[in-house]
Amino acid sequence: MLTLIVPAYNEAENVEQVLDVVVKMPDFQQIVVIDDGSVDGTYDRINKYQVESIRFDYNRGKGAAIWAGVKCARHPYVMLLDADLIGLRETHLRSLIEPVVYGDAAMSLGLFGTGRFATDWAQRVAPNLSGQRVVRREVLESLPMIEHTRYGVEVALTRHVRHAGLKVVAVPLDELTHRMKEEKLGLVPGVMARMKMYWDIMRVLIRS
Ligand SMILES: O=c1ccn([C@@H]2O[C@H](COP(=O)(O)OP(=O)(O)O)[C@@H](O)[C@H]2O)c(=O)[nH]1
Ligand SMILES: O=C(O)[C@@H](COP(=O)(O)O)O[C@H]1O[C@H](CO)[C@@H](O)[C@H](O)[C@H]1O
Repeated sequence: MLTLIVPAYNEAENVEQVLDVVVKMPDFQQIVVIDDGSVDGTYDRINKYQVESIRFDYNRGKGAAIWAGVKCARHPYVMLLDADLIGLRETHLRSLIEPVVYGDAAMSLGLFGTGRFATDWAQRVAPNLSGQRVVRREVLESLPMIEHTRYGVEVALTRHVRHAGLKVVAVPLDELTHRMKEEKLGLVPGVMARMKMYWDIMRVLIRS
């Protein structure tokens, strides 16, 4: 019924915290983890687990990683989850699954709350950026140019769903956060990566 897709780029320090939780859950009939050209040993960490793994030989961007997962998804519902979550619990994931798999929503959108001020605040200001979602697979399959969107993938997906008049349900994810770019990369490279991310998002907004 449900395929989990986890894109991961240089997440060797983080991905196990996420996979430790999801592999125990019977809710996922398929788990696909995409190593998007990492150079830090992420692929070896992924392969410690009983999951399907895909490895890109260079970094193609989050949209392309997700698309690779969608192409091999065998189930009608897909969960998208980032590889750098901190504090992930099964209850978070079940609350994302419920409105789509057992309800009438086309997509659920997970929003950090009571995790950390900076990441709670970022998602309050820009909820459409959230990487934690459950969505009908057919919606992802009909998203134009998904493999070229890089970090614009979430904005493109949210616009696509709303444009089609489909129902979206926001789900609070309490006590959950992620590692911010500045924490992973250091201040200056982190800020530069953030700017590149905003540019990917702008490109999608300009195009649509
Ligand atoms: O080129 C990229 C950039 C990011 N990611 C993955 O997409 C998710 C969200 O990216 P990131 O952590 O950079 O975003 P943030 O958590 O900082 O918002 C993470 O699992 C990344 O490993 C990816 O697969 N390819
Ligand atoms: O919340 C945000 O402002 C950005 C950046 O997060 P950080 O500043 O690195 O905590 O993160 C989100 O946006 C990306 C683009 O849509 C998504 O790919 C990430 O999954 C999401 O966490």
